[in-house]
Amino acid sequence: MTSRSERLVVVGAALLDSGRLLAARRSAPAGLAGRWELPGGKVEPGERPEDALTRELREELGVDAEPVERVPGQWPLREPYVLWVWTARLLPGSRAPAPLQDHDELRWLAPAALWDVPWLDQDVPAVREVERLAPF
Ligand SMILES: Nc1nc2c([nH]c(=O)n2[C@H]2C[C@H](O)[C@@H](COP(=O)(O)OP(=O)(O)OP(=O)(O)O)O2)c(=O)[nH]1
Repeated sequence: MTSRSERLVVVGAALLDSGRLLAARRSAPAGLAGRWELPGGKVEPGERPEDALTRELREELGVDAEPVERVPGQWPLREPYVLWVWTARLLPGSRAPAPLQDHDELRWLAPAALWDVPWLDQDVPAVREVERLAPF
């Protein structure tokens, strides 16, 4: 992969704990606010996507977490970005997630409740793929 294409990747975490998936409600920008997503963000130049995931979870949620496995697939976002998703878990001793940045509400969803929140349209196929892993 070239460094240019790496810059286009947005990593999203399917953070799993006690059989539930963490969903995060965006607080900004206006076009996305109120819809739910997998926490994460843009991979920085030269950064490994897995490292970006760990960094974003620390910045946005205040947690210590690690990626576990890549969820197969990639999903187009607003041009030119593409969403890659990993399952992730909290490390022992991590704080509980808090909506520190970009989000105003967090919710742990059991598999039966995965569709109780209005996901961003572009996240729906990714969440469907995560659903295939259930029970988590
Ligand atoms: N984190 C995340 N972003 C998503 C998802 N779905 C989706 O369309 N996006 C969009 C929202 C943003 O336009 C972009 C990611 O930007 P971000 O604001 O989370 O990234 P970032 O933390 O690196 O922030 P910045 O550099 O733009 O300040 O991708 C998703 O599931 N997770």
